[in-house]
Parts: sequence; structure tokens; C-alpha cells
Amino acid sequence: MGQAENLTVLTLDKKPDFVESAFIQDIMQRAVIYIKAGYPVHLSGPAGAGKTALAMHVAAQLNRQVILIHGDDEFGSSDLVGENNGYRSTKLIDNYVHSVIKKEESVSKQWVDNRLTSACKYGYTLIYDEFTRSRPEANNVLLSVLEERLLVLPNVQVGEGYLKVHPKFNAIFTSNPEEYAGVHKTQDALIDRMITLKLDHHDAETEIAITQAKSGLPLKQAQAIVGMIREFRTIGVNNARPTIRACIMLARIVAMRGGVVDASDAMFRKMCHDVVNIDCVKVSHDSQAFGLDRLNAIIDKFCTAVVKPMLVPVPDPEIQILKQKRGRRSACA
Ligand SMILES: Nc1ncnc2c1ncn2[C@@H]1O[C@H](COP(=O)(O)OP(=O)(O)OP(=O)(O)O)[C@@H](O)[C@H]1O
Repeated sequence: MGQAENLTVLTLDKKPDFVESAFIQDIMQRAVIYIKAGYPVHLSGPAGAGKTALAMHVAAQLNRQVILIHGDDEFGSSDLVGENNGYRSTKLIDNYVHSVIKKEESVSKQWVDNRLTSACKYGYTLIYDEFTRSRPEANNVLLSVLEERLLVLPNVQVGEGYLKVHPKFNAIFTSNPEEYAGVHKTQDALIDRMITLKLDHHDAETEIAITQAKSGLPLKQAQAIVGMIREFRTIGVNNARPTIRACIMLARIVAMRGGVVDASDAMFRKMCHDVVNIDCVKVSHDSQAFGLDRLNAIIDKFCTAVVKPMLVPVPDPEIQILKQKRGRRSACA
């Protein structure tokens, strides 16, 4: 069986900007223990809860190479396992006795492994991100991989038609249970074979630490940005958005502008509006959407007099002209 040519196997190192707060360590330690005990782990949580970042970090702890798959509605089981892809033709010409030529020709189907097969064969760590985006039929092949540690290879005419899973193979799954667009209900049998760790948004300290790590902003500014985003998050219907991504985006933009976090700065305020997107919280009062009012109040509450823009003197055009004239006169003298 051949290995898919375009298969990317990753070697993950611990990222220097990955924040390991007590909150994250707690989940991470449990995930590593479960995996080492031979159980796949499923990180389930809302958008931005840090599922993918944590999956990568846990995989890096396991010191095995990693295969990454993103769930996809278009997937069939061959996208996970592999398929017969083309034919291999071999020709043997035997002219050992010069007066006799013997020719043998054979054509066989060429099997190409896909990512799950390679992970099972070589004992890689599989990260199957957003696996509920794939249809349950495509994921069925995982049932025997996780339970009997056998990968059944469809349409294989040679060999046993199945592959014994490498003892070091392990798997981390992620999914968002709140997503309803483009996801499928997972079969109970699959969920039953994994240990599900429910994640929620990080605690405030962790969000501040992540915001700082990703933007390089000082503590004071990161606290103001995270405080503002977290408060805005609480007024929504399901408290899911804005996520940590909004904190990181705004913090990076602020860092690029020299660290200005100031409600009285018109540019800063507009940027908060652009990043936060008031539509993500559907709050209304007397049929009037009042997300915008709330956001303005929250910006004032968290971002007043945190860091003001430096006052740079604006050059007076008349003084500039006088200076130029004086310069020209002294050059002529
Ligand atoms: N512990 C952490 N340290 C540093 N950055 C983190 C950490 N956790 C999450 N992040 C960052 O927060 C952002 C969101 O995290 P991530 O993409 O893992 O979330 P997710 O739950 O997979 O989201 P989605 O469901 O939308 O894909 C990313 O920019 C990620 O790098």
C-alpha cells in the first residue's frame, strides 16, 4: 500500500505564546492522562473556547507526529482511509537465453493511503478538528479503530482488508455543540468511545494572559480590552460572542497604534465598534436593538483614561512657510 503523496505530517512543538494558566493546565493534564490511558479525547465547546489551540498543545505533549483533519460535509470514508487510485503496470522482459524472449505484463490497482490510515499505520496522533462537520457515514470507519483498534480498508482485494492500529496511535477530536449550520448529529456509538471534555470561554485571567501573549500589550491595556469584551459578551442571548478572538484582534490593532486605549479617542471607539460587531448580541428593548448603546456604555466604563494618545504638536502651516523663507534668505546671503 502506498502513502498519499500530498500527506502532511506535522511535528508540533510547544508554542511560545501558548498560555498555560491554572485553568488550562487543569484541562490539559486530564486530556493527557486520558490519552495515555488509551482513550481518545473530545474537546467540545463554543467558538473561540480554545479547542484547536488546546488540541495542538496536548498533541505536542505526546511527542508523536501529528496528522490534522478538518471535518468536511463532502467527506466520504475514502477521504479518511484512502482508495484505489489508478493502476500500476509492471512489465518483465526476460532475454536470458538470447534466442528466447519471455514477456510478462501485469496490471494491478494502486491503493493510496489517506490520513487516517497513515496515522493508524505509523502511530501518529490524529487531530480531527470539527469532526461533526463530516457526515456520520464518513466517520463510521472510526468505530472499529477506536474500539477494536482495527481499520477496515474498503475495496481492498489484496491482503486482509484491514489494518491493525499501531499501539501509539491516539486521537483528539474537537467540535462545537452550539453550531447548527453545516454540522451533523454524531452517532452515539462514536461519542461513547471517547472522553468528552466540555470547554467554555476561558476565565478572565486566562483571557488577559492570552491577549497579552498574542499582542504584546501591557497588562493595563489588556485588562481594559478583555473587561470590555467580557462584559459585552454577558448581555447576549447565549453569551457566546464576542469571543477571545475579538480581544486578540483589538489588542493587536491597539498595539499597532502605540497602545492607545481611550474612550475619548474617536478612532479607538470606531475600532471597538468594527471589531466587536454589535450584531453578535441580539438584545432589544421595546423592539429597539440596543446593542450599540450598551457597547458605548461599556467602552466608557472600561476604557476611560487607560492610555491616552500622546499629544504631538501639530505644525502650524504659516510658521512652516516663514521658516522656509528665512532659510532661503540666509542661504542667498
Ligand atoms: N491557551 C492559549 N494560549 C494562547 N492562545 C490561545 C489559547 N487558547 C486559545 N488561544 C487563541 O484563541 C483563539 C481561538 O482559539 P481556537 O481557534 O483554538 O478556538 P476554537 O475553540 O477552536 O474556535 P472555533 O470553534 O471557532 O474554531 C486563537 O487565536 C488561539 O490561538
